[in-house]
Amino acid sequence: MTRFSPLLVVAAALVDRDGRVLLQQRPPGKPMAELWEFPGGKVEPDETPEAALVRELEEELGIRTHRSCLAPATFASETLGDRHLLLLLYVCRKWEGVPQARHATALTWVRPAQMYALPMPPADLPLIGLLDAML
Ligand SMILES: Nc1nc2c([nH]c(=O)n2[C@H]2C[C@H](O)[C@@H](COP(=O)(O)OP(=O)(O)OP(=O)(O)O)O2)c(=O)[nH]1
Repeated sequence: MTRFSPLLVVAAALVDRDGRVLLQQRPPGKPMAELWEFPGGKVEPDETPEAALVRELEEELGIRTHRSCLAPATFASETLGDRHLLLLLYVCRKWEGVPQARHATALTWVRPAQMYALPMPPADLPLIGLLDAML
């Protein structure tokens, strides 16, 4: 029997005071290059999801937050090539620092309804309506 070994990814909807959410553009050369995604990344084998997200937000954007500021919001489940992606999405409204595109090509702040007009990974599409209803 084949063991189910999903790709566990954590991501954040960083929400500003106006209810806008930060998206970043994946750089050239990476899978799904140029699509707009929530900042985050893979959970390492020895990490909790929340520790992974705090680490990714520091690495990718140079911002600092704490796991107590990460509210579990929803998830995505999508086959990606030969892996199955489980993406845990957290809402974060409190962090220190100004987000900078350290890994991404660009950053943008958008309202959830504006996300429909942006190319995003297929796993993210079902998350847009949920964020729209939630924020
Ligand atoms: N961060 C993020 N990843 C997403 C989203 N939607 C989606 O399908 N993914 C996928 C793309 C990748 O297959 C995977 C995240 O892996 P990644 O390669 O970006 O993560 P990483 O930062 O750990 O990168 P690396 O060390 O492998 O370079 O999840 C999203 O909204 N945010």
